[in-house]
Amino acid sequence: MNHAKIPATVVTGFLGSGKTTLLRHILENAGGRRIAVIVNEFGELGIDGEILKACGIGCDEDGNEVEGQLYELANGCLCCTVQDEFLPVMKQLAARRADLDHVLIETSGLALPKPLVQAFNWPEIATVFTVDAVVTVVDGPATAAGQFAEDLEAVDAQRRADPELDHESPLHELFEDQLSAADLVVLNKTDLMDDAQRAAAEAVVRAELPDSVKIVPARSGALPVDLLLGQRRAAESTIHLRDSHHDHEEDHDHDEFDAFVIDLPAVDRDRLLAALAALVEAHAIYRVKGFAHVPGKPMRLLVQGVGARFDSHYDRKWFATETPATRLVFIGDELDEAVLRRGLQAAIA
Ligand SMILES: Nc1nc2c(ncn2[C@@H]2O[C@H](COP(=O)(O)OP(=O)(O)OP(=O)(O)O)[C@@H](O)[C@H]2O)c(=O)[nH]1
Repeated sequence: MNHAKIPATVVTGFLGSGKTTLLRHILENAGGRRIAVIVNEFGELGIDGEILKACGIGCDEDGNEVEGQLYELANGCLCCTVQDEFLPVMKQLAARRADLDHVLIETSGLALPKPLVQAFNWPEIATVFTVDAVVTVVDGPATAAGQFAEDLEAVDAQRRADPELDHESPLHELFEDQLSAADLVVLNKTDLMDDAQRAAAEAVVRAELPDSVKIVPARSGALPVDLLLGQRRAAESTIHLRDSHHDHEEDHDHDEFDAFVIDLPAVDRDRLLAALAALVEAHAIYRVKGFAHVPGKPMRLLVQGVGARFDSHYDRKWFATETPATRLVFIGDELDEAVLRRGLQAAIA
């Protein structure tokens, strides 16, 4: 019997940086490894799980669930629900250890990786699993454009006046926390950067990291799987040495961000994309993702928005058991659901 610990890789990074895309790349190139996947999302819709299922992960081609492959922890932030959500799944996986070679965990884009990695020191988990590495995926173009810059102007006056409070913007704090926990950083979306932008993004990231942590550029997370899954860092044993803005808090403050789902009837694709572009222009929307029902199309339209950039394509047929519908998750800062809903009316077919 093999008693070696099973490696787990924690994939973290801000909303839309490319975590699910990287997971997909790993799973499609797993080379026979038996990998269990845990995905966690902020917001009540399991879109990442849906995307992976459309690639045959966690379900068969008719949409029936394949047990034990994909665990979705939606509706929360894994770092704040470690005990209630994460531990039970890890116990289930521990019971199946003979069938597993690796565990792949995608945190939500708003999660702090440190509490999750620390949970690997709990006795029930520590004897079975080890954290091979924390892989932090960074959106290269957004970083080069200064989206995660420390921006004191953006911090309100009360925050600045109160010496007890951190004086950094919530986005910058998250960026720092996700990087300080990293064993490996993937500088993603190289196809959207020229050399100068890439150098600028790399310099911003490097400033947050010790020299020992490598930054590897990638397009769609397409890096050798042996590199991504073979770091052997046992990160749980050194995580206490890595700085975090939230070490002394019970929770980090999700009130800084709003997330909700908007349901719509069938929509016109072009009008939907135009309406979304207008909303992103006018509001602090960081992420939009979901599926749309376009009349006359047998397939669902996958809609992905990161900042002002939108991708959409038909990813699979609606199953006979599903009623085609349009459901979109919005995540951002100070969003008013009613206003966004009104802005989407023009998209209704
Ligand atoms: N051009 C380009 N697009 C990318 C790349 N990697 C990912 N994307 C796109 O970026 C969008 C977000 O990618 P995801 O993999 O869903 O990002 P994520 O980090 O899992 O997002 P959240 O789970 O919402 O935090 C999708 O439209 C991807 O197709 C890349 O290297 N280049």
